[in-house]
Parts: sequence; C-alpha cells; structure tokens
Amino acid sequence: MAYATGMTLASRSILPICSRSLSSPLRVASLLVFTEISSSTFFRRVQVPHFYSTSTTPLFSSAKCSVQSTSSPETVSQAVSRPNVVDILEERGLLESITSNNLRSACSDPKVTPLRVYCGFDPTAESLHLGNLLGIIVLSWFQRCGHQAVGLIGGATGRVGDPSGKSLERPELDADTLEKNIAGIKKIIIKILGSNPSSSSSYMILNNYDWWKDMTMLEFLNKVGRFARVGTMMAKESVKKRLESEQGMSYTEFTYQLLQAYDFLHLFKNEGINVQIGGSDQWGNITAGTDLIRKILQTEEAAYGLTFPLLLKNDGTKFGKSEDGAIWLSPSMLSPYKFYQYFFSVPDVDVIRFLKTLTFLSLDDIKILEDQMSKPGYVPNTAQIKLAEEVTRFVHGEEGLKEAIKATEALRPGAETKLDWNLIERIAEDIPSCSLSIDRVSGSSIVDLSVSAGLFESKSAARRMLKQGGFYMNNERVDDENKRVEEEDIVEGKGLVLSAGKKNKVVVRIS
Ligand SMILES: Nc1ncnc2c1ncn2[C@@H]1O[C@H](COP(=O)(O)OP(=O)(O)OP(=O)(O)O)[C@@H](O)[C@H]1O
Ligand SMILES: N[C@@H](Cc1ccc(O)cc1)C(=O)O
Repeated sequence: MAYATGMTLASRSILPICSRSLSSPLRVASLLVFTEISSSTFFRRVQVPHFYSTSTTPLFSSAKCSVQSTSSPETVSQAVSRPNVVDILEERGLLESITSNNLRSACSDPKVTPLRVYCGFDPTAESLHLGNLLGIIVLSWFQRCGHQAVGLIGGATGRVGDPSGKSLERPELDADTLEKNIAGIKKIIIKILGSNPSSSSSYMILNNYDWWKDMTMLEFLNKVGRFARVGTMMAKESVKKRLESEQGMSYTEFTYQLLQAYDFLHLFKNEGINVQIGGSDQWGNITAGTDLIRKILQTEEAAYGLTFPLLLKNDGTKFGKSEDGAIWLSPSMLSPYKFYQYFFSVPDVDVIRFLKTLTFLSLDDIKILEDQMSKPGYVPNTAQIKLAEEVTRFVHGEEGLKEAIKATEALRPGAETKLDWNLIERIAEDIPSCSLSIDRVSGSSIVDLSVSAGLFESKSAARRMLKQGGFYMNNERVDDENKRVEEEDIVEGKGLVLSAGKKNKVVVRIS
C-alpha cells in the first residue's frame, strides 16, 4: 500500500497503523503527521494482547490493525479522549523535561493514535531497583491513559556502559552475567506491567542486542556516525563531566549516546515507537535520539522525549544499584517483607512526595492524608502504611503484599498472630538467626539463651530490657527474669523467636 505525505485526505481513507510493511521511515513519518492533521479519518485504538519478546519481529503487527474511515462528525466525537498523561505526570512531580510541548496535545488528542512509549534499562544487575521503578511507573501511567508501554532491555548497550551520571567507567560484564541479568529484569517488567489493572493496557519487551548483534562497524559509521556531530556529542553533560575527570573517557563509552540514539530511530521506524522516557540523567541520550530521527528521517516532531526527576533519598543521593543497601525489586534480592518495611519506615517529611510519585492514588486522597497528618488524633504511620501497601502491591502483587503484612504482623511484639514454624522460617530470611542444640535451649534460663543467641551482649543488658518491659519470646512479653524455656515454648519443636524492643530480633533454630 503506497502513500506519501503529499496525498490528499480523500485518498487516504484506509491505512494500517501497525503493518509489518511500515519499514520506510517516510511512511511512518507521514502516517504520524497524517493522524494529527486529519479531521475526517481517525484510527481506532489498536487493542494489543499482553506479550513480550526479545526478537526484532515487530510484535505489534501480530495484533489486528483496525482502521476506521468516516466523515461523520458524530463518529469522530466518539473517538476516545484520553486523560492527559503529561499533565498528570507534572502534577505528581514526575515531569522534569519534554522535548516539545506538542507532546501534551498529542497524548490526549482522540484523533491521534495512542503513543508507543519506551524506557530502557541496561542489564547491569540481576534486578531493577527503586530508582528504576520510576521509569516503570511512568510507563504504567502512559498505559493507564490508553497508550502502549515498551520496556527495552539493553543487551547491547549493557556491554558498553552508559557514562551518564557515572564518574568511573562501568566494569565489563561477562556473557553469563548479562544473560542472568537480562532474565531477571525481564521477569520484573513482565510481572509489573503485565498486571496493570487497566484492561486496555498493552506492553512489550524488547532487547536491543537483537538489532545490534548483526550491525557491522562500517554499517554503523555509514548509518549513524555520518549524521552525528562530534561537537554536539562532546557538549553532552555525561561527556563533559568525564572529560574533566582524571580517568577521562574511553572511545567505547563516548559512543554510547549514539547507540541509544540509534535504538530510538530503529524503534521509531520498525515499531512505531514515538516517545522515549528516562530519568533526568538520560536527557542527553534521549535528545541524541530525537535529533537523529529528525536528521535521518527529515521529520519535525514526530518523536518525543520525556524525562522525570531522579528519585533521591533525603540526604540528596540517588536511589541506585551502586549505593549501599539498594531497594531491589526482585523478591529474591529483597523480600516483600523488607521492601514493605522500607516504605513503612519512610520519614514523615518524605511520605507525601513518595505517595505522589510512587503510587497511583488520586491526588485528592493524598491531600486528605496530608491534612490528617497535621491534625490531632492522627495515628502515626497511617500515611506510611498506605504507601507501603500501594508500592508493595504494585511491585510484588497481592500475594507479595499479603506475605509482607503477615510477616510484619508476626514480628510485631505483642502481636496476637499465632506463630507457626513455616512463618518463622520465612521471617528468618530477613532477620538474624542461629542454631543451638536442644539442651542449650530447653530448660535454659531466658536470660542465658538471649545472650547465647546473640540478642544481647551481656546478661545485665538482657535483664535491663526485661525490667523495661521490652523483652519478648514468640511475641509474648516476658517479665520474669527467672523464666526458663519450656517445651511448649519451642514452636513445633523446631525453634523460637526472641525480640528486644521493636527492632532487634533473632530466630533460634534447634539444630
Ligand atoms: N534514582 C533514580 N530515580 C529516577 N530514575 C532513575 C534512578 N536511577 C536510575 N533511574 C533511571 O532508570 C533507568 C535505567 O537506569 P540504569 O539501568 O542505568 O540504572 P542506574 O540506576 O543508573 O544504575 P546505577 O545504580 O548503577 O547508577 C534510566 O532511565 C535512569 O534514569
Ligand atoms: N542508557 C539507559 C538504558 C537505555 C539503553 C538503551 C536505550 O535505547 C535506552 C535506555 C541507562 O543506562 O540507564
């Protein structure tokens, strides 16, 4: 089916928007321009089932492409108007910059095809972390507003290393580690984006190694290098900073921005992906992509970039994988219980900001919580509990949230939850534990046991806590310092939990 930018509206009554034949840059470009200006023809939203792939096959083409042509104003007015996702992101503190304000109109105009939005993640660890979650949240906002989300895993770019925001060159990763990391990240994205409650949501996952693996150096220089200006590349923040440093920058890392730029061009041409999002440190790489698209395809504003602010801890440092104590999204690297606990313990000064950026609660509901916080009678941690519930459910699903709440409740001193060994075993993954023979536990004094288990440094410290009323065995307060462990205190004959105050706990296993 041939068409070009100069065609008359009448002759363009039927155009597939996601055909495999959309390989020519001009065709895609003309299509996007066309959808924005046409008043007599509009494209019905393409419903795409959930899927993922690591291949270059344009997955959207597997969906049925429906196109409607009509001149009836009634039908035009039935076109679904989408909530303005850019405005929503801005209101919630999730917007740093956009490459053009036209994105605001493009994202909500019912006459414009839903956008296809991608965010890239390099496989530099087996799991994504809390900082990366922002990208998934922004993708999810696009999904919720009727657009299509794409998670890109940088199987190729991960071998090069993004210099953005990094003072040192990233260490090279071997093939096995990369494979393991790619699999881990893919699993997380599928779990989160795939469980979006919006029935009309769609997402896909791609791996840029698929289009880079066969690219030769000569082809790269010809296809990409020819259009890149060294002056512009040198002016990028990520390059300027590194050039000033003692270590300087390798040619490999200097090329990174072109790899990401070409990804966007490739995705734009082959998958109709027209928006790239990323944290503010990605601005240089994202605009390298929009510039390349403009230069090579000679189109104005067919592709957009959007960045969100970096999520910072209250000491001003960025949440990341390189920092100590990363908040990992994978349950095998941080249990849902610990994940939940992190948000449960967020200071009051941060909780409202986190509710706005990390949850999908309405701003009205957040305002109500905020107002309650400053009123007498506010139950401390109410906002934190809401935050912990929402984020844990989004990342770990309803099951993960249940597990986290159950463990939290079980570990609360004085809790009524009956401890069973299964629950204690799960808790033991998150708190210190030790193994002692039955004769060192059964019949021994609680004070002696708490010292041998490492809960206290001395018997006098244990007695002090006991007198203050903060000593618990299996969540029940112990106030008799002569108490001895009896057989029925040992849960299912397998062990017990000792706690000192709210935070210090130890699981004692019978070896
Ligand atoms: N703290 C953060 N806040 C918001 N976005 C972040 C944060 N950290 C990373 N991102 C975003 O996540 C995406 C992927 O980043 P990347 O894979 O390089 O992880 P990284 O956090 O930069 O790695 P590292 O932890 O080694 O610094 C990028 O869009 C980046 O901007
Ligand atoms: N450069 C991004 C990851 C990325 C990779 C390829 C892309 O096309 C886009 C983004 C990062 O390190 O955070």
